[in-house]
Amino acid sequence: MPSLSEAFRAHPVYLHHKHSDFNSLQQKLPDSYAWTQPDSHAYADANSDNKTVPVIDLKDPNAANLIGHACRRWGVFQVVNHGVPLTLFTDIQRACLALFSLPLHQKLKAARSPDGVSGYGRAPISSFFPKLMWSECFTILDSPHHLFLQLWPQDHAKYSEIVKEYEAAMKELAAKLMCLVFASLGISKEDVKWAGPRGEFDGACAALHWNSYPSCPDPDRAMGLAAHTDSTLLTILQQNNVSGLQVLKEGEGWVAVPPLAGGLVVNIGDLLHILSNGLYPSVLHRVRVNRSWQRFSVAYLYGPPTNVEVSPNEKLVGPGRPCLYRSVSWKEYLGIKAKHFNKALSAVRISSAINGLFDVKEVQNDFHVG
Ligand SMILES: O=C(O)CCC(=O)C(=O)O
Ligand SMILES: [Fe+2]
Repeated sequence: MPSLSEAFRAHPVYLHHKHSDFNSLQQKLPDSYAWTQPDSHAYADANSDNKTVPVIDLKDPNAANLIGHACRRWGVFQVVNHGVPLTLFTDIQRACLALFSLPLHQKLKAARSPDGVSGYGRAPISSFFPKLMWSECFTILDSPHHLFLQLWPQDHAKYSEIVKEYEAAMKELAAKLMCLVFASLGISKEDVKWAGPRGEFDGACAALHWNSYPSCPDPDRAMGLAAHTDSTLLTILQQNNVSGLQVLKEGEGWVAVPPLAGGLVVNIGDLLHILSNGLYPSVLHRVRVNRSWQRFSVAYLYGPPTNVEVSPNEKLVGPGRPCLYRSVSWKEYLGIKAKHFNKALSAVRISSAINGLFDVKEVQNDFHVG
């Protein structure tokens, strides 16, 4: 089976933008970062329950049903009582702060090459947009050892250990979430071969994005991370106490996902949307920035073994519900995503009778280039 980094490398998205030192851009937003924004999707008024991203207690005996409800209506939810030790959150946030606080020339020692997949650089989705995003991203696939050695010649082992522990905890949590998601769909572990006999999902692949969104002199015209869906089964996100993440809720507009102490954000990705035969939306999300605070987030991007074919589960296909997608492996889908970006799901769709899928074309136009 190709590793996830081999799968990514097979479909490089070339990033030729120069790196920026955000410390030197604190006076005025350069034109290359200015997005004009007739915000066609209104902001939802946050004072109502149906406009608040659900928070689910994983110890609740009813968790699978609650997750099913949240996935159907939102494609995103937050979890508490998830069993991940909170010291890991502190450790990974400290590591983010340490990395992004390094001088630019030091960070560039671990730069992602234009056709590469691991290391420091701009958000990997940058190549799809003509304007620059107000963020930095450090991508980890495989072991970060050689990158950390460049960044922290003395302390690299300490940071590698944090990543190892964080990834192990996320892998375990992701398997637990997958079992709950399957239960919510009426699918059993036996229906999905790679789940393994105890639902341990051992062959899963994953990547980490460490994201930094520096404070910004003109936040209304800047974009931290443009609207996108993840190509994953699901993504587990840990954010510091600075808000900025927003999700698009059908019929409501952009809704903030506020930081929740000790909580984790879980969003459905394109592959789970396919597996659920369109029942669970792959949620569009973006990140806005602010004038005063730096935001950090760590996204665990989780998917199947790269060569396993993902297709709508047969229990979710029937007379009233045609099969909406052809089967696709994560490796192949990464290639489709690299080519079609937010239209990748349409590229594997075999039926147009779909409910609950946002019109991504409309969203891409949300921020016109000024
Ligand atoms: O920073 C965030 O909240 C979102 C990050 C994200 O969407 C990603 O890394 O794919
Ligand atoms: Fe994302």
